[in-house]
Amino acid sequence: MTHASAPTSPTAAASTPDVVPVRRALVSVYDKTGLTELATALAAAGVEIVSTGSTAATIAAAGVPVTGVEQVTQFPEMLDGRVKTLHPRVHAGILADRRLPQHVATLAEHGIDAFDLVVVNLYPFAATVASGASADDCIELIDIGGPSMVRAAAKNHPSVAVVVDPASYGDVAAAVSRGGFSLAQRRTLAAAAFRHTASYDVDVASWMGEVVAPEEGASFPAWTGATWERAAVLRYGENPHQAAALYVDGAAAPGLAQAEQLHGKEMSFNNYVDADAAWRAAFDHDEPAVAIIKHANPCGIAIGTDVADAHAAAHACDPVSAFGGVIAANREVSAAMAAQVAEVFTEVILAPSYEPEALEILKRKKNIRVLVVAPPVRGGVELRPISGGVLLQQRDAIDAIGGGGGDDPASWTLATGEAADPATLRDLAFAWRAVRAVKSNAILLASGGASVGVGMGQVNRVDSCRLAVERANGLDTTDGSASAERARGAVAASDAFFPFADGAQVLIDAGVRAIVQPGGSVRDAEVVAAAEAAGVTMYLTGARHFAH
Ligand SMILES: NC(=O)c1ncn([C@@H]2O[C@H](COP(=O)(O)O)[C@@H](O)[C@H]2O)c1NC=O
Repeated sequence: MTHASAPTSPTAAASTPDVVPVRRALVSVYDKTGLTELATALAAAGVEIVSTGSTAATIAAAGVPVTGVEQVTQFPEMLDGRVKTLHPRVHAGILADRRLPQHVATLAEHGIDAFDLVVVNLYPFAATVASGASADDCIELIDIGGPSMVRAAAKNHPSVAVVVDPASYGDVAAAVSRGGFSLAQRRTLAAAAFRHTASYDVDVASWMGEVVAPEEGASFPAWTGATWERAAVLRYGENPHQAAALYVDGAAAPGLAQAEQLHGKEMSFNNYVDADAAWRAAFDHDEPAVAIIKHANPCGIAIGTDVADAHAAAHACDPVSAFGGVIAANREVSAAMAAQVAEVFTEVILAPSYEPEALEILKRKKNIRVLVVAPPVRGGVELRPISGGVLLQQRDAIDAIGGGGGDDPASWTLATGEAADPATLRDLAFAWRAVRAVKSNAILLASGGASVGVGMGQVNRVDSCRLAVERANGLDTTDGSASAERARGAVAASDAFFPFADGAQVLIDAGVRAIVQPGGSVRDAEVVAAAEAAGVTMYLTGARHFAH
């Protein structure tokens, strides 16, 4: 197959000038921030400014000479501003490759003056959508002329400089006063310009697919896009031989990637992964809650009357593993909690805020990273890359997703045993929420609003049960030696049903007094019978909480 009309480059022999002097600029901006200062600087350097409607009016009002674009095109702005700059006198002036004599001759033949600088920022489409404006109003804010000029100037960066960000106006003034932009600067500006129009088009395409033309019956769009900007180059990735960087999604609600770091060394790749798990775990609870995470799993998680109380209980679950952990609190960190945290080597602490005294205490520890993070958005969609693609799913938050069963014990079914008293039911409800922060197969034993044993990430459920019991019983929380027997009298939560009675039996034999699990196994009757035989209360939630 041939592509007969694909243009070939006529520039093979042309050399690209390094500095291109700026004699004529096209300025068309929605956001007028810094415009007057920019225009003043351009005019002072003898640059002719051509400009559109209200941009020209703003420049003129500042007493700076400006030529209206309609004088250039000899056409009035028309169709409510849909056509202002879309004209050969504008676009040939931007696109002529000044390295080529034939392009220069063509401009001369048609009496068109070239532009050396294009300054454009676009209609605020995403902000208009976010404001809840009508579809017609959103459509009107899809900028057409702006991206056309930006792309044209970016393509023609050997001859033209393009600026899309008011934050760069200072650099423009400096470059113009030095005689023009260097080729390296023009290339950098062009790359930024294409990023700008690309992310603008992702916003438009997403909205078109999801709002204007959604596919009937489809719960996920036919196409999805996002753009990420590099926020930090990390020291290394999961291991020292892997390079890594942090990117932020400018369109997403602020989260961990936008955290404010108040203290400590730079975050590592693994710090981010663990902090994300900690954040999700802590904010799955309505009461003051603290999660201590190691390798993306909680080694302690608790609720309490306040965060100090919750932290003490979470730490007591597994003080050995808590060493070097990542701690998240779902409330402001108090001085009392900070004092406790300062006693233990901790990689990262994250919270919505810190009491000033708490911050002082934490800042005395050289190695701890202290982050302020906005509370997570409940619900929404999460992405998981796989080779060659990406999986999308609704985030696991049964209360946010809705639909029967789940977090509220009132919706559970008592499968066997006596109905739990209020304190036991509170523990079961806590354990049920906490277990979904544990990687599958997950078993979490709890007592008094705190985990006392966690079995995580095993490839069969019976091993997770054994691990949870071992963790609960194998540690004395005061000296770390003798058996603490904490499984006896605790409650247990299982993130998914017991496929056989064996796992439940391990918990029952260890003395748990109540178990909450989804139910739904073909062998539910055997599992319930094992609990019944031991007089253990068992609730079925009807919902599963795998976390892989
Ligand atoms: N239609 C056009 O020819 C056109 N040319 C430039 N614009 C945009 O109009 C805005 C500036 O207009 P004004 O100077 O009137 O405020 C800029 O955001 C620019 O991207 C246009 N507007 C929309 O497409």
